[in-house]
Amino acid sequence: MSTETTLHVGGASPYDVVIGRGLADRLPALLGEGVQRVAFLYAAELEQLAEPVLEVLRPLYDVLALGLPSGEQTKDADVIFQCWEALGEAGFTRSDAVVTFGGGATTDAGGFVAASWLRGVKVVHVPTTLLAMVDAAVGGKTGINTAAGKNLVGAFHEPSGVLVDLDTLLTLPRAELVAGFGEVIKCGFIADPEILALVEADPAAATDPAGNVLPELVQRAIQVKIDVVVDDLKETGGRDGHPGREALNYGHTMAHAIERAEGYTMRHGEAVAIGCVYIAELARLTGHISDELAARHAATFGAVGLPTAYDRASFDDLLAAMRVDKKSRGNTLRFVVLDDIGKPVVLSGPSEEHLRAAYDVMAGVAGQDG
Ligand SMILES: NC(=O)c1ccc[n+]([C@@H]2O[C@H](COP(=O)([O-])OP(=O)(O)OC[C@H]3O[C@@H](n4cnc5c(N)ncnc54)[C@H](O)[C@@H]3O)[C@@H](O)[C@H]2O)c1
Ligand SMILES: O=C(O)C(=O)C[C@@H](O)[C@H](O)[C@H](O)COP(=O)(O)O
Ligand SMILES: [Zn+2]
Repeated sequence: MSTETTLHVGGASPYDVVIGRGLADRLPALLGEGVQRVAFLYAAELEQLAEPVLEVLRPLYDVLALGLPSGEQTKDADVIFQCWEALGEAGFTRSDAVVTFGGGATTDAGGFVAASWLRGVKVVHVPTTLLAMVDAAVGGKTGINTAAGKNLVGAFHEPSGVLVDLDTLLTLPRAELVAGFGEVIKCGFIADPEILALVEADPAAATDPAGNVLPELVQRAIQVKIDVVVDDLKETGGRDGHPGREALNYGHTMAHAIERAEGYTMRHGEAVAIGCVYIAELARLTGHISDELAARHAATFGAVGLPTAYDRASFDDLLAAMRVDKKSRGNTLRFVVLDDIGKPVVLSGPSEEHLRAAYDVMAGVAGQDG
């Protein structure tokens, strides 16, 4: 993809996702008419990277720039409270807007500030990690963590636009870029086999931030997300056996449990890769998918350098954490599994024996037949 591409997100509050390189000057158009003040909520460590965006914003708006803590530390009630206080002091009104700039933790937290201030003000996301580009910035899920678990407080609040500037990936540490592939490959398994083919054909080319495979993968993964959220924005359910938005949660029940067990020090995309390997094994054990498709999960995530095994927390601890997953209903755990590539379905209330056997494979204490 050498030129700019715009993907449109339909629904009740439609918006555009603009993908290209060096796009800062496109921001005012995404903010639209009538905005006077902009709260620029950015990952403080990215001050230099944010400068071209601030240069576009400052002559046009009264800019309140708030540097937030990096990574998962920003998805914290205290940080949100400090943002509310700053917006209050600045007299921020409903005709003003939030711009977020950073990875998924920043778009989640900044998006939640926008969702909650005055019960909702305009927000445009400028994601700067692969993971935030293909997933967190699109679709309107915002949120923070609590002691009980990941993303337990939040709101659905759709952005007015998303600016995906692929040039920002050039400064992204390799491990963060690879983590983004947790969500990209997830999209391949749940909806778009061409993503899997592109990654498997040449993992080095796929993960080159200056190459021409990654832009296609970004576009394809965003399209998977758009197709799902336009049909089921608030995760109330899909049609014809499709789980709806819950499909995007593939691998996440275990992933969030692992992140919590690790004190949120493991990258989300890495946990998603392990979580997808876990759920593929559970799907194999419950007769949903073949041995080959289960093995393909570990092979494809592993091919880009993502982890595919985890044994640092016990099965009992992870099971307890999985119970607070938003897909749970009462005491019944619900998972998204595949019947095949592109055919996600809900698996409700699997036996503890199967849950434990899949854990044993993930932890490396049993082989695939164990
Ligand atoms: N709302 C959603 O739909 C959704 C979807 C997927 C993930 N998420 C959330 O996203 C979060 C993970 O996001 P992430 O993987 O982007 O991690 P992150 O936001 O924690 O960013 C990772 C690190 O990279 C740094 N960074 C960001 N952009 C950079 C750049 N261009 N150059 C150099 N450094 C840069 C960040 O400051 C941070 O230190 C998790 O909290 C996850 O729950 C939300
Ligand atoms: O957008 C969605 O819906 C997703 O589930 C995408 C996930 O990749 C993302 O990590 C999301 O934040 C998880 O949502 P949660 O509802 O399980 O907190
Ligand atoms: Zn995710």
